[in-house]
Amino acid sequence: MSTRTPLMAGNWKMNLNHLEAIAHVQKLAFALTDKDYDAVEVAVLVPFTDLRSVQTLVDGDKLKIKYGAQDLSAHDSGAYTGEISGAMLSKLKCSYVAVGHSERRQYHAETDEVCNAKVKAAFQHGLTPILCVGEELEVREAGNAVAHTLTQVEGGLKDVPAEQAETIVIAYEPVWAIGTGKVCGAEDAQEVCAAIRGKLAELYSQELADKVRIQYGGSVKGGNVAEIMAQADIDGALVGGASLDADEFVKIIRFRDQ
Ligand SMILES: O=C(CO)COP(=O)(O)O
Repeated sequence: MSTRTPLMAGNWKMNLNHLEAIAHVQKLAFALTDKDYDAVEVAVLVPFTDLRSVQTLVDGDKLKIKYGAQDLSAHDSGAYTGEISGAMLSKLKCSYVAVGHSERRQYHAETDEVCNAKVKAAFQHGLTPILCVGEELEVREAGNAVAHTLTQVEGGLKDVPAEQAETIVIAYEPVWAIGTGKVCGAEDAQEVCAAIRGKLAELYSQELADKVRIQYGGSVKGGNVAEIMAQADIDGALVGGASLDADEFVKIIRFRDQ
């Protein structure tokens, strides 16, 4: 039996302003019980402009919901207009930060080298990176989904020491399944997630690989989460669209009841 606590994280993407963020987190907090938090870790990855509001709410009401950002700068400070540093996120008591989401790779040309620098910056500031990896449709159709994804894992973790790597979260998000309603078959997702764990064992050790949480992301909903979570190497979900609906996200968190 795996001792990994499932992590259900909502990636809000560029949705919900700071007022809407408060209402949404309050709704989640109202629905979730200690039983939920005992079974699953719950996190929301929110726009930068929402972080202070979410922090105030979580601190003030002692909520057990974790929160974090969707990106960070690879740099610590300086002349990087528009960027947000890991130090700034950690000052806001963020727990998590997504790194290398496919939308960052696609629209902001983030390479594995950039993702690697961001993973290191996150660790340096005490944040847990959620390293996002996954193939485009052409790559899957060419039969290269596993090889492509493992290259991203290896690139993202280059020169990251074991004591940091053992706390990373990896999110396998096949690009063609994101926001499309096309969920990756649970067995196909398991195949890639098992290969990711195998790569971690090769890069570090089996013991380390067994500790790392690997999420699946891509059109996860209340109706398909149970099948995904039944896979041996899938330890949670990174949820986009469905996390914007508090009732649906609660269903995902309660995947055992679905
Ligand atoms: O990109 C995702 C989460 O990071 C997945 O998005 P959807 O759940 O909307 O497909």
